[in-house]
Amino acid sequence: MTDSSQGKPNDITFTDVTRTFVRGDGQEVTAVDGVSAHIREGEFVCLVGPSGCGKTTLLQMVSGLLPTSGGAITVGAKQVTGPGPDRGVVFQKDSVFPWFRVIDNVEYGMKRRGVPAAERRDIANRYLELVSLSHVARAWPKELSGGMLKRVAIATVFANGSDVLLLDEPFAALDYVTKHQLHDVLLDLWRSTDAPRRTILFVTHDVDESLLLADRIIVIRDGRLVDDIAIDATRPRDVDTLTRPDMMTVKHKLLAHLGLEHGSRRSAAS
Ligand SMILES: Nc1ncnc2c1ncn2[C@@H]1O[C@H](COP(=O)(O)OP(=O)(O)OP(=O)(O)O)[C@@H](O)[C@H]1O
Repeated sequence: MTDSSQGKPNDITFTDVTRTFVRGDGQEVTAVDGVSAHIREGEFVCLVGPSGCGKTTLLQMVSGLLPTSGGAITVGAKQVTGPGPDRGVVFQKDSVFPWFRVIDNVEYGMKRRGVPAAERRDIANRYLELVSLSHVARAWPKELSGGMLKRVAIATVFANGSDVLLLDEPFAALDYVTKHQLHDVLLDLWRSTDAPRRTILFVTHDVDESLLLADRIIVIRDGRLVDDIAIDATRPRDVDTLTRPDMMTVKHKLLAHLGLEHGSRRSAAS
């Protein structure tokens, strides 16, 4: 993607974006409803909201895998009309090809783009080292743990050189410790690798995860953008950061958006 005076290579603009589906029973559902937002170059933005609020639909439209029903999404100066190498995606499941060795997975996107063999091998080795997986470069994915597979997926998406990284609950299935280790891996790569910094859109249900990772948290409810919260806490953040009064305030706000505000369960039960 080329630079232009209208947009930086890796900022994202949503302009009145809408997506409707027609369900099997013929009923129309509005999954995303008039979302407008600007994600700046290099920002780490978490999309948070209750199940079914439209987070994945929004991410898929940025990836170009799903067209919008209305409005527009631009990445840099270019309107999204389909998938492209400027956007890399990691899903919760199956981000690694089981029939390729680890190193061949990391190289795959570069190979498709015609990066010469020696260069792509160097890049793949560099990213495998950064995620502490050099020792399993020649292994098959089935020989790796779930956390290691996520490291491969992260190394792959960074090695591909995409300006924008779209991560859809990538760590949701992992245990607490592995999840926290992968936060560090992801943040280290995001902060330390090539300039300009990648722009990250990260979907999560996990309020603490969003507070630990994000520069900014966008809250979606019923397909609409209902809150947009800047997280100013300095990095690196850890569990103690989450106990700061300003972070607790944001946490309660997010929990309220998720329908878990004080007393809600008691009143729902009565
Ligand atoms: N292909 C589809 N056909 C019909 N309805 C769909 C389709 N994809 C999504 N939906 C509906 O759109 C709405 C938003 O779904 P989406 O998967 O984007 O939500 P989400 O916030 O990512 O949910 P979760 O957090 O549970 O993954 C839901 O009501 C869902 O049923």
